Amino acid sequence: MKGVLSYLKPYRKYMIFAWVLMLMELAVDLLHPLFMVKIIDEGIVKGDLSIVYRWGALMLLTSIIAFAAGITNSFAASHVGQNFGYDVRKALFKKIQTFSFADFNRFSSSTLITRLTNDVTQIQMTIFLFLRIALKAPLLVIFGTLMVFLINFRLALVLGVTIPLSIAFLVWMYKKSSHLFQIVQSKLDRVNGILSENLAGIRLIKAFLRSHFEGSRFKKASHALMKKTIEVSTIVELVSPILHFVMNSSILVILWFANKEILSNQAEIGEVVAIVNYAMRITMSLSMATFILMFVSRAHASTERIQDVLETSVQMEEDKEVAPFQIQDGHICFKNVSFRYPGDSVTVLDDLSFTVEPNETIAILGATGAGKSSLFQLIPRLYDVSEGAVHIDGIDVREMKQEHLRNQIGLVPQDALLFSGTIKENIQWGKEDATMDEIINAAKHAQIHETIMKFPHSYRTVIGQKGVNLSGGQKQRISLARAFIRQPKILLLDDSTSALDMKTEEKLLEGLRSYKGTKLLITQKISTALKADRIFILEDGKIVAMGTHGKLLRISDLYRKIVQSQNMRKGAFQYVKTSSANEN
Ligand SMILES: Nc1ncnc2c1ncn2[C@@H]1O[C@H](COP(=O)(O)OP(=O)(O)OP(=O)(O)O)[C@@H](O)[C@H]1O
Repeated sequence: MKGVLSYLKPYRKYMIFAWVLMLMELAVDLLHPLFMVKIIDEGIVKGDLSIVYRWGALMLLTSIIAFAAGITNSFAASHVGQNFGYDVRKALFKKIQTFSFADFNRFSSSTLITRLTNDVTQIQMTIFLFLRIALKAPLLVIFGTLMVFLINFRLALVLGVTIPLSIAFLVWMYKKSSHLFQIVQSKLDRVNGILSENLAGIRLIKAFLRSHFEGSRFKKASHALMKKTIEVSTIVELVSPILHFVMNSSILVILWFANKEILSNQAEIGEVVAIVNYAMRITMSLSMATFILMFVSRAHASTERIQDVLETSVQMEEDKEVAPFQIQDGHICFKNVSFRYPGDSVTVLDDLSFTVEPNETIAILGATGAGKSSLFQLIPRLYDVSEGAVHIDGIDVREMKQEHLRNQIGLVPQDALLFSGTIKENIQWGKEDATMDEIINAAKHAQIHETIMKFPHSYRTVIGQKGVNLSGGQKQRISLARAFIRQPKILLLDDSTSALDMKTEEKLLEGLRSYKGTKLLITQKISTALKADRIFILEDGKIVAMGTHGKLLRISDLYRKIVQSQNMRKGAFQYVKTSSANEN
């Protein structure tokens, strides 16, 4: 078995069991018309009631057996389907965890959610159908036709023409709908994408009064999904009535010929009843096959989509044999580093070379889009450099195990993302086995302990999804505490104090000075940068100046301009404050 279907391997025994039960049902279906021939031709026509009772009782007994086999088959099929779905979802989730940032650029979160839920369910349902009825339908068509030929070769010729015609029609439907189902699933991705964006940004949408705009975006995507679904359903739904028409017409033709054969004593009534009965069962099976093929073609599309995720070769390979690496000093060195996002031709970082000494604090200043966050992402190797190398304690980060590297770096991203759960759990997220003392200590370093203690449930306060019930500054400080709790040798703060008031920020930065580790902080504020040992100025992906505040004032026009503009703003702010105080 290949790809996604290999996840069925552990359930082979159950599948064989289900198929055996299904074959029992099939045998009963095929035997019943023969029993009817006996009852009619040898019992009713000849007036022998004992034959009617005997074969009638056998029919009843086999029906009970088929009923029991059907129910047991359902349980087995459901067991296989559910377990298969569970295993595939687990494998998908595990695979997604290994994705690099570049892989996430390829698959949006909405498509991953659809693949993990809807696509897996499609295959799961098809597996159930396959074990329950899918094989029974074609087998009934084949063996039913064979039986008809054995009973009366001449009458069977009619079915010999119509059945291949119907099968050809089904194959056409399968080919046509298979491609359309791929499109339907991608339209579903789009609907899910808009929906998740809307749910995540509902407050912003309301604040900007964009509900109407978002509503029409959703309506458009939903409409496209409905249109494609109707298109594919039309093809599928057309098949069943056409099949019934063809097969019922062939039954009429059989009855017309049978009438002549009975009159000329070339056929018995029971034989004709049995042939009509087989023809009806074959019609039912063909129409069931339409339904099954619809599921199969949809599952085929889903299988490809899941396979796509499972077979994604993770962009960032690492040597599995690497020995554990312990950051001793926290010395960082960028050697002629250039960086482009995977699949993008724009150079975001251009030939950067610098070193950061152990325990040093570096502030990175630069306009928006200058490449500050991109620079940060290269240190814990969230992306690989395009050229050059990043070394920590003299070792290229590409030679370290990602797990070891990332475990020892505390990255506080620009967006303070929190998870639903308590404050304690959110801080502990940085270090699973952290004690309560460690949690409190980290919160104190992040200047959030006192605020937490004012909450009615202190550390047990439940945070809503993405921290909706907290202020921006509170969220930032909890996410800082989450990084501090690891006591990392390298701390990367990406504009993580922007939402704090001056006093709290000052206290936090003061606390950072005594922190044992190398600290890099991205900031837009000179007041924050002044707390660092050195300042790097990044412009269009290049470091245009670096040094202490005093040195930069001497050598960098850009730095002087930034300082001047921020002092002017401060001056204007002070003017407003003074004048309003005077007015009072
Ligand atoms: N995932 C990505 N794929 C492609 N390009 C990206 C990606 N993330 C950022 N960029 C581009 O890289 C450049 C640098 O972005 P980066 O986020 O590093 O800037 P920044 O200096 O941190 O900006 P800001 O201060 O606004 O956060 C920008 O031109 C941006 O468009």
